[in-house]
Amino acid sequence: MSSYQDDEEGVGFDGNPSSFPKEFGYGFDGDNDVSLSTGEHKPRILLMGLRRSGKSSIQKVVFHKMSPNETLFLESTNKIVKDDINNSSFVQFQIWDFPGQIDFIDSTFDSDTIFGGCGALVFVIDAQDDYGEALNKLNLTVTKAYKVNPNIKFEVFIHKVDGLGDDFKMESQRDIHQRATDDLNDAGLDKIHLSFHLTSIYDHSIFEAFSKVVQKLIPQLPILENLLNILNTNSAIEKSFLFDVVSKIYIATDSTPVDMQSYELCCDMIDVVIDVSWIYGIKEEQQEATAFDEQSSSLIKLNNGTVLYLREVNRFLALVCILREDNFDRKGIIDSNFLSLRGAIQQVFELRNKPQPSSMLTAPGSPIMTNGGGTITPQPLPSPISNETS
Ligand SMILES: Nc1nc2c(ncn2[C@@H]2O[C@H](COP(=O)(O)OP(=O)(O)OP(=O)(O)O)[C@@H](O)[C@H]2O)c(=O)[nH]1
Repeated sequence: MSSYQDDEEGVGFDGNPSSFPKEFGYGFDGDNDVSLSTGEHKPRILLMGLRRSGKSSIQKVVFHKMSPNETLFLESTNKIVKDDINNSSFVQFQIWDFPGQIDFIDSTFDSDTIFGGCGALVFVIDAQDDYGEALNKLNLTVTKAYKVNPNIKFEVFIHKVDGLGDDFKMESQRDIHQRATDDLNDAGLDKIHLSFHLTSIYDHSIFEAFSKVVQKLIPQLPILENLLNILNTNSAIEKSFLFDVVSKIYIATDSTPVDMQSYELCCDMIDVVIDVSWIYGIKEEQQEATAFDEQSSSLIKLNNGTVLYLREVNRFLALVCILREDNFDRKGIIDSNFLSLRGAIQQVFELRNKPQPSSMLTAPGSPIMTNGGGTITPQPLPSPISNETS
């Protein structure tokens, strides 16, 4: 039988500068909105899959800074564990981690409530194990969830691929994709779209995959992507990411393809900035201070002629750009364009406390995002300065 266990205890700050205390300055001002502070109406990402497939590990590594090796000691989950991501992250949502043995036929499993408010369902398949049973469960889960809520985004994590060779990885992905979609087609459910991701907690693939899951739930993604495209064109930047600093998932990037190495470099840069700020940037008397604030910026020159440039956008978000060193000569223009971008992003996520017509409220199933307390209204964009040489 399943039962609910409310707001799981977060992994506390352990003195390690790369882990974050929950009260790291990412909370919300005047959190008087009951629906947000109780978490009951927040959009949900459900983590499901067979026993020991790696669900709790994913949640701990991505959102609680647990090191992958520590997950070896995680105990099996025997209740639905709800985890509120609201006070540690830009994108507010709940993750529900389900026990592997959950039984949909059980009368205590209230599928209307569980799938009703769900934005995305992540189904985890252990690729190191025989996945026949997992595929059956996937089919059962997706069918049931789709009947209750056809708007759910279905994401399949082909997980633990760190133990597999490249050929085997691709072969497993092809096979799982084929069998899962065939099963749905056979059941006449070809309208359901499944997205597949190869993941492992031992590298950045799990953060990348989660970034994509979260992005699909952000209605303003095209606006953000467009803003980053404009920034890149006018500042001769090759790649830019808008990062949620705490989780290191990127909530938007420009429309050029993401290569894993660039993403990893940017993640590492965030770690460096936070660690160095935490060690050297906070004086003892500044008890309330955070290691990431409006003063935060960083520049790293690599020995291959590339520059990584990080700027704070707001207390949740950082912009990290990759560009050629030659193009960094015109830093003034880049900075000026960055300020325009920052202004535009602030406008896109207008203050939550402002009274709004009901049509502007966030759609169900979409995460509510804040810039320190804001929901979203698109605004006209400021014009950037061009970096083209005359
Ligand atoms: N090699 C490898 N092992 C992993 C990975 N992710 C999780 N594991 C291991 O898989 C085991 C099971 O992980 P859990 O997170 O407890 O699995 P779960 O799905 O939450 O299990 P239940 O709570 O029983 O449903 C642990 O020993 C993890 O260390 C991965 O990406 N690669």
